[in-house]
Amino acid sequence: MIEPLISIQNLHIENRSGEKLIVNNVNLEVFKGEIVALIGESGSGKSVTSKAIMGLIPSSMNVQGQIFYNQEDIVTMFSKKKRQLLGKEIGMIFQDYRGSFTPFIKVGKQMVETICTHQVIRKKEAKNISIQVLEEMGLEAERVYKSYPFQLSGGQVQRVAIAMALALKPSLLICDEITTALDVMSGEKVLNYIEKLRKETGCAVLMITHDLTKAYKRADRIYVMHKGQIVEEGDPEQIRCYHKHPYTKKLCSCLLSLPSENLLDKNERVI
Ligand SMILES: Nc1ncnc2c1ncn2[C@@H]1O[C@H](COP(=O)(O)OP(=O)(O)OP(=O)(O)O)[C@@H](O)[C@H]1O
Repeated sequence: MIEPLISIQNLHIENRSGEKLIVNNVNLEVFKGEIVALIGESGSGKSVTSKAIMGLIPSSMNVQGQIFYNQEDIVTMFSKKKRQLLGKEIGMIFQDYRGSFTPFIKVGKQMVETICTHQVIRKKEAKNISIQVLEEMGLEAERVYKSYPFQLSGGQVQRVAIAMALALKPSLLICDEITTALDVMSGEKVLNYIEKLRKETGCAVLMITHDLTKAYKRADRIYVMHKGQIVEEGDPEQIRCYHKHPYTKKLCSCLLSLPSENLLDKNERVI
């Protein structure tokens, strides 16, 4: 039997005071090489679920349940081992991308330091990797490398954050609404590159989004989250054509109201 790369089991997150249940009995699996979309409306608990994988739940919240990475429970893992795992093997690109950078250190220096922290590699080689991934993101690599974050636009900083996570070639990449700050073309370019990386390295992707069209086009499987719970799971066709939950029905009615050429069939999925 193939084991999942990441397996969230009975995840339950509430405020320490117990007055607000944020995530309720969530079960979610991602297998090696898969793109899995976690979709749901704003405030449904998608980011909190992904932050639980990264151990980033604020101390004001109580976490119960298990999160297995390669069959090892991350929740109870010692912090030294967890630090080695997170960032390198499990990378996350945050919705709030500006927090990924120190404002007064040049982008290139931050990228090189991040790469050298996680890999035994010379600075010169880390610089070459940084320039290469910045180019892949469609950025003017040399200029961006020498810039401070505040000298770049929001969309450029977002693409640098994506480049930095991808430079480490993680086994699992968590993308939290990563294209929201980007124009359509740049967003497509970034998602195409992530798909290319997935094909080349076999990395798995957990894509958090409220855009069902994107999930439908890109994902192998989709989980639908509603009010802190997973209410539906399946491949894109199952979600679109054979859904059961009223919230999924509402979501799909938006998808179905799009012009038919926007509903890409499997053969037209972007390579
Ligand atoms: N640091 C925090 N402290 C207290 N409550 C929080 C915190 N972060 C999130 N929450 C609460 O947890 C719930 C789920 O938030 P979460 O960010 O996971 O939603 P989401 O589905 O990712 O929404 P969006 O699509 O808008 O990002 C919300 O009610 C939110 O107010």
